[in-house]
Amino acid sequence: MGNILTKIIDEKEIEVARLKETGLKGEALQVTRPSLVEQLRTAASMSVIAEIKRASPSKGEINLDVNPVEQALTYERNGATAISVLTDEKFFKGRIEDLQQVSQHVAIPRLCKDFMVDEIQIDRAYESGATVILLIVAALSQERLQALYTYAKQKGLDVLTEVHDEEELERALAIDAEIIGINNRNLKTFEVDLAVTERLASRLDSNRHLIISESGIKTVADVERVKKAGARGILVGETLMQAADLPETLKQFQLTL
Ligand SMILES: O=C(O)c1ccccc1NCC(=O)[C@H](O)[C@H](O)COP(=O)(O)O
Repeated sequence: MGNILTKIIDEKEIEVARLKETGLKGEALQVTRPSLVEQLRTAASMSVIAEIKRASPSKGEINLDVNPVEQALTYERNGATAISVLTDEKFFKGRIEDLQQVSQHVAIPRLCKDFMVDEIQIDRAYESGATVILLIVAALSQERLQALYTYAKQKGLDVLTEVHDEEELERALAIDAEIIGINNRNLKTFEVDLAVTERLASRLDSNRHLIISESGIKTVADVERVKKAGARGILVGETLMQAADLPETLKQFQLTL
């Protein structure tokens, strides 16, 4: 595991211990819970999973003053398929309350974008209105990956299983992951290369697996490139958080498939 990911996961173990001590509310938000899988399978255009991202380890501050609900509503009104909410506080300056608020205002799927190592985080994501969780293959043993995947599916959540190389892709296929996120960002070096999507997607059957290209998407040409590689969706943070004309950028990214 790379440096920053190791640091983040160490921090998550502490967070999980704290969560277990304080416990959860025990009641889930009463919100609609649409299926991301269904939306991805039936979409005629590139699905955009639009992210609420205040800051990141690689970029520092991105948009600290964002109002998550306003941002999510702008995403939804301009055709985003789903909203990704970064809920990690220490490294991304997010918060679980962002997800709770966004979930109460938008009807499209919500991804709880965090570093899951324990079932209690999945329970908290569900209570907070998430319909999708992220599992990062590089952060989990195969046994934990399988256990968390099964647990989330049993709760009715969709799972975005994230990979960055061939070995991780094999591990995602071994758990029969349906939505595969190919992260173009190397979490050890922060280098971003869309060729990662091209390389890994070429090993997948894009009719069977729902491929999402994650990170570093800045232009329509980038979207064209990952679409050609077989992606049905893109996960975009920084570009949308800093767009001069957000509605226009978002619409331009929804290329016909
Ligand atoms: O973005 C980072 O610096 C980062 C560092 C360590 C672990 C994860 C990280 N990012 C999480 C993501 O997956 C991205 O937020 C997401 O793919 C959107 O990326 P971008 O469009 O490049 O903001």
